[in-house]
Amino acid sequence: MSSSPYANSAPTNALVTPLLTDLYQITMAYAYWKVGRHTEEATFDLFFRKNPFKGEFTVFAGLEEVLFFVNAFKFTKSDVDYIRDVLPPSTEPGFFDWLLSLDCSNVKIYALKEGTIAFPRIPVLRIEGHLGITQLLETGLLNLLNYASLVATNATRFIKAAGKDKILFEFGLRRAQGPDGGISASRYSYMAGFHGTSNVLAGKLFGIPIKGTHAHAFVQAHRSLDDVKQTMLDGVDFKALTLKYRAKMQAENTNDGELAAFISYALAFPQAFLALVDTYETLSSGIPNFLAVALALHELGYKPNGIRLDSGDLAYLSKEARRQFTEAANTFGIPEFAKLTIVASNDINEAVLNSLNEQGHEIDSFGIGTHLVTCQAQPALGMVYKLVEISGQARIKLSQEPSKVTIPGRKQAFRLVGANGSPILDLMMRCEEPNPSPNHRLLCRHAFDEMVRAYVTPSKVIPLHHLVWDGKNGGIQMTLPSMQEIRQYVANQIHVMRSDVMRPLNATPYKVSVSPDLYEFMHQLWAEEFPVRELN
Ligand SMILES: Nc1ncnc2c1ncn2[C@@H]1O[C@H](COP(=O)(O)OP(=O)(O)OP(=O)(O)O)[C@@H](O)[C@H]1O
Ligand SMILES: O=P(O)(O)OC[C@H]1O[C@H](OP(=O)(O)OP(=O)(O)O)[C@H](O)[C@@H]1O
Ligand SMILES: O=C(O)c1cccnc1
Ligand SMILES: [Mg+2]
Repeated sequence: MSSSPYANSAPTNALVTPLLTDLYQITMAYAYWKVGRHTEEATFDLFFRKNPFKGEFTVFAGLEEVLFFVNAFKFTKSDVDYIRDVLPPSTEPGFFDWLLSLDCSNVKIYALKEGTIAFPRIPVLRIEGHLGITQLLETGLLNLLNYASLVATNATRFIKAAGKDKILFEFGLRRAQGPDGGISASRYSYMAGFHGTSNVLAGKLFGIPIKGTHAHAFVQAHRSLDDVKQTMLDGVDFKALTLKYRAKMQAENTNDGELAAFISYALAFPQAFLALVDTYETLSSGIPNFLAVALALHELGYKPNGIRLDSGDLAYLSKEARRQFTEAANTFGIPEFAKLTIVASNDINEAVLNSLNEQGHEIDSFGIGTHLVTCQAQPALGMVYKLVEISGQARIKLSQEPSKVTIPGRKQAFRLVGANGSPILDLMMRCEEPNPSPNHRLLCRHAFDEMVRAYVTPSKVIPLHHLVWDGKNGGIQMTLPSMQEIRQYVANQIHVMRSDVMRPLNATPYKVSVSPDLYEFMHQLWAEEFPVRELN
């Protein structure tokens, strides 16, 4: 394994260790070990049954962290000492020696590429290896993938709702579910297409552009114009210049403390001046104060950036702001002032974005926190981990509800693409079956509904599962894509997916099918395992 460039790669979050698991994984592992079954070959599928947010797609995210988790998977002596303490005294000592020796060298993982638009029941991961270790991986894998995929999906929905050419920043760290929730939200929303984050650590760790404005506290901290202690910019008295423009605009009644704050901020960042204008009164104070400073900056050759609105009717205020900008552009003969940036924030969710679009607005950019990072619309994605084969024998999990029946055996999946370049459906097949090839007609069946089936002649066949981890053969089996590559991959797929599948409300379900061979195989096993009742 030492030849891999990822030989020493470990999860970003140091809490992600073999002990970050549920107790039952360890008790099951002991029970397997005790009867010598821990080295039997097992296959697990990791998948979800339902797309989140009442939508019909999911963005698969978190794979890189999964690979680092698997790569670094090793119980420490102190982990094992702890497990020894909490398991019953009758636990045989050999189990602890086995735990100490355990790693993922006997494991293989097949996965969707990170960023793949994924659909229910298609395994996002297929995990193969000894039963003991593959069982022990369950909780960690689910933990790393569930939230990552949920928040990435959420982010794509916000981007869609904001509309074309809007710039979206993730501002949620302060409201996130702890440090990992915050970091993951920044990372995976950028992966899904956000343009940046306010989260500085996420910027450092993942190369995400970091962005920010300033807070209300900064405005409140300035009580009067006297709070600007140093007023010179490029040898000019900047405060006096700003006051000259305020007078020219006949806006002398604006809040002086607010103006002082804007002057201070402009002195600190003359090249990137953006002001939060809603602390006192947006239209009669915040925006005129901003414009006075912006005009002074312009006179000195700087290009002011714009404003942020953080309360009130964002549609109305943005239009009024644009009107004042345009008026200033005309009055002072500076056409580019009409295009000053308007950022909006304040509890923005998909519904607010849709409503703003309906009303018409002049917002260029959104700062989105709480609803994005907490996934308030749906706080969890129900990915599951199910055993599908043991010692070469396929296993099935039955349920009263057909959609919860697992699809047994080792399977691979393909995306069948139509002549127009848009995916038609995903097809699951048994691994033993030959891969489908382009321009050959295939029968594709619904997994549970006998009458639902269709012939498909794909123009292109995209294999969805790739060997990403082979513990016996160097570990990580790929050059991990960069964040930019994954972002581009997400964008490309969104572009080619049918729009009725991607629409936010009442979308058309994308078809996930099984081959006739897999259908027969599954239903035969179902019949074998399901007892025939005696009715008297
Ligand atoms: N034009 C609009 N259409 C639809 N929703 C809007 C519009 N403008 C703002 N919103 C949303 O309405 C909500 C307003 O929140 P809230 O009632 O807390 O008002 P506020 O402006 O923050 O008030 P306050 O100034 O008292 O803090 C936010 O979720 C905001 O995103
Ligand atoms: O509303 P969200 O979508 O969660 O976006 C983040 C919010 O966090 C900030 O508010 P906060 O009141 O914490 O600080 P502020 O003084 O900078 O407004 C910011 O002004 C946004 O309103
Ligand atoms: O930079 C901002 O404006 C910002 C950052 C985090 C949260 N709210 C606002
Ligand atoms: Mg706020």
